[in-house]
Amino acid sequence: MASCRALSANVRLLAISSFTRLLPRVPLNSRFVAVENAFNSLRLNPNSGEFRGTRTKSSMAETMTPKSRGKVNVFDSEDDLSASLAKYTADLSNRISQERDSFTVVLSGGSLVKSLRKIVEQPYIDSVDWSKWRVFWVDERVVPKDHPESNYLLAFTEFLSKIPIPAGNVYTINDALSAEGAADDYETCLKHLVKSKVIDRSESSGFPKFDLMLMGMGPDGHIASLFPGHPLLQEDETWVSFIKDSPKPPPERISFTLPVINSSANIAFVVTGAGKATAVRRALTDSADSDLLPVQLVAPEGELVWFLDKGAASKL
Ligand SMILES: O=C1O[C@H](COP(=O)(O)O)[C@@H](O)[C@H](O)[C@H]1O
Repeated sequence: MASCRALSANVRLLAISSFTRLLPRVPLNSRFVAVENAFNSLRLNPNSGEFRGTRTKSSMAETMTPKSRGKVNVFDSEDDLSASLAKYTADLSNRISQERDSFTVVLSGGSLVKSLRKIVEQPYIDSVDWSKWRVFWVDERVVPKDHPESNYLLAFTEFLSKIPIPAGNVYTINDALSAEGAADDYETCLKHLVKSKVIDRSESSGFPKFDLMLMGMGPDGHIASLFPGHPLLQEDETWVSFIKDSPKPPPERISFTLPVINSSANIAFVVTGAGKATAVRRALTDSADSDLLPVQLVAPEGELVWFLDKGAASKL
């Protein structure tokens, strides 16, 4: 088997282990529930695809869209968003940790990581059973682990270094390999962990089924390292693939494929800033476009939840 080494304690920074069918979009229908406890109470009109809302005084709006679109939470401030994300993640962790020996969490890079900051504070830092966490990356840049562009380095600095997670439960790419080799190596590692039942397998798709994916989205609607119009979006067999022509630097990356993402038990999209409002709107409203953004292709087996700030929700 290819290397699947565990992180050695202190040098979590440098050691490490090594680390798809497109689901059709579920058509928009009228079965949605709007929960109005809210700053902006958003309602999706199933015919027009338009959101309509009213303003109230509290700091969050929560809306149920059709299942394929998920539940949408809009926050007054990024601080409120971070607090709610921490509670959501801790609640899920507590529930799953009581049922199973492992809680499998997949991180993206980018702005998501900063939004995780409140889960490393009280009460969660003490209440979460971090020993159950197994951490993976939905995508990684093929750079050394101490490189400023490394998704691992960002997560280590902002999050992993602040929690008492066993070093061996953090699964990063083997940065000594080429992009192709690192993707292969990570997939082999995942297969081993599915076989040993650390990671669930989806009964319907056969792909690994992670408990939680915490993901960001780029202004162009990219998720993980799946970019608009890129052939990697069509990948329907491999679990982890690679690209060498990423439109966003650095060019070489590895990424979970869409079938793996869509087999998840839970996905949380965390999106902030007005620069992403157009992509958010496209993701949450119906579209006649034939060129769907990568984010529009996400339809997990389980639950999809959106954490948006006012800027990201400004075009809904
Ligand atoms: O390059 C990447 O970008 C996306 C989005 O990042 P953000 O900073 O705009 O939130 C990120 O989700 C992905 O993991 C990363 O590799």
